[in-house]
Amino acid sequence: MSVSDQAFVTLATNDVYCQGALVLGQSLRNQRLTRKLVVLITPHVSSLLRVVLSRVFDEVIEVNLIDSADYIHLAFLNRPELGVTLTKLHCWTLTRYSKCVFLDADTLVLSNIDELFERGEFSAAPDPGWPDCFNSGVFVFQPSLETHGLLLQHATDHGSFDGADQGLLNSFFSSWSTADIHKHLPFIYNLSSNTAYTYSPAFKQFGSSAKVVHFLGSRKPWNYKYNPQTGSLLEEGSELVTQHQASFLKVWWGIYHGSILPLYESIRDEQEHASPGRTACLGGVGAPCANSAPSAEGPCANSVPSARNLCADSAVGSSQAWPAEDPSETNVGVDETPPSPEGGHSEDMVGWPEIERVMGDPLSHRPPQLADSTETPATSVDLAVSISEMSLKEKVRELSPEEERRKWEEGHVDYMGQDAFARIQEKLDRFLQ
Ligand SMILES: O=c1ccn([C@@H]2O[C@H](COP(=O)(O)OP(=O)(O)O[C@H]3O[C@H](CO)[C@@H](O)[C@H](O)[C@H]3O)[C@@H](O)[C@H]2O)c(=O)[nH]1
Ligand SMILES: [Mn+2]
Repeated sequence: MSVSDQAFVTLATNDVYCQGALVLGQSLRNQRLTRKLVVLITPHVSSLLRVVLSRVFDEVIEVNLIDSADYIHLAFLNRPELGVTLTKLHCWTLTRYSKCVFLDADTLVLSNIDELFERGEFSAAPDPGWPDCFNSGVFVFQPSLETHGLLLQHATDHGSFDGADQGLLNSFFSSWSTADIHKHLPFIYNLSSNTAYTYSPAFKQFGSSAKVVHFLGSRKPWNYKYNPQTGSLLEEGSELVTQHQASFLKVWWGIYHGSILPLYESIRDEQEHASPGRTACLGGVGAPCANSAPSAEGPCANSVPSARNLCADSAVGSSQAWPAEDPSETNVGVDETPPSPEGGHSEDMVGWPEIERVMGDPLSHRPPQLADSTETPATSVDLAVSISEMSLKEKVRELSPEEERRKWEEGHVDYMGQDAFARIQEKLDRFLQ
């Protein structure tokens, strides 16, 4: 067993969860990383985020939501919410690794956790809500196509009692709670940030040994606002944020501000140097690799220097796809930003150009507007930065009727949203009236 064939793995199906994956990856790097870092993404992730991810992760691997076989597609047609779940199961296909630790993108590593590789499949920590079940945010597994197939088969045959991966994995690895205590990871490997305080004496006793914090639940770190000057959260002291939560959230934002934001900046700088005439298009950062075969060295030679290591990073494996995008088609562009109004002020939420003016910062770019690739419906992320407030906002881009129609025709159906049966019925009713 060698260390190089082991990896930490996470998943991000959109640009928003990518922000979590980036902080997680960086938090692992900050703790004497000895294993490979792998992130699974889906086609919805924008080309800019792919580049940023490739600076933190050793491998950025694209997997599809539902592409394995039709029987799965059919079985899941009525249960589209399981799409993301299926994607997590794809981690079992990473057979170039002999053992891996999966971590949700909303987890944060506080100290070295290499000892987890001494555990076998399937090891996980108890779920705080129902401790006879494990929480599927952190687990040790052994990649295997056979297990992957069995998991998908199990999903098809039995579905999942919670409609997602945790229910499915608990019913598949059903002996977890009784068979082998070594497979019970201590709670410090998956400490849920929002439930820690419900047993506060225990938190007081053991909380400081927490190794992995999990921001489980609907409110994620990127939904809070952070003051980069004071290192505090803007909601601190409110009922919603306990002291424990606040301390973990600050670590998350500290990494985001200190390490992830500078990555965006340096990618822009590199792009600007590489092709001064074309800096406007952030979406083009990943483009030079788009037309190259994943393993081919040649085409990368033509690419901008910043993209070269991107190609190198993504040179392993055939599952990695860089969607060919015409940079001119992306809707992310510096030029599109209206110039920041003269005379607005420092304490307000302001965009990137504003920081430059206020702080004399050499940055010459707008805040990253992390749009989805042209392929997708969906979410993009707006990062707003001022000297006293940073926040990430999720945006759903409305499609034009033509775009919607094109997506239908191409078979991209948004079963959950726009094309949900209820919405279609509404349209029919309106039409028939
Ligand atoms: O739109 C999404 C949603 C989820 N994820 C990934 O899937 C993980 C699980 O989703 P999350 O929002 O973190 O779920 P939790 O709030 O943690 O909820 C619980 O329930 C989930 C569904 O069973 C399990 O996956 C979690 O591990 C478990 O902690 C995320 O961390 C990401 O890695 C995406 O990439 N995109
Ligand atoms: Mn989670």
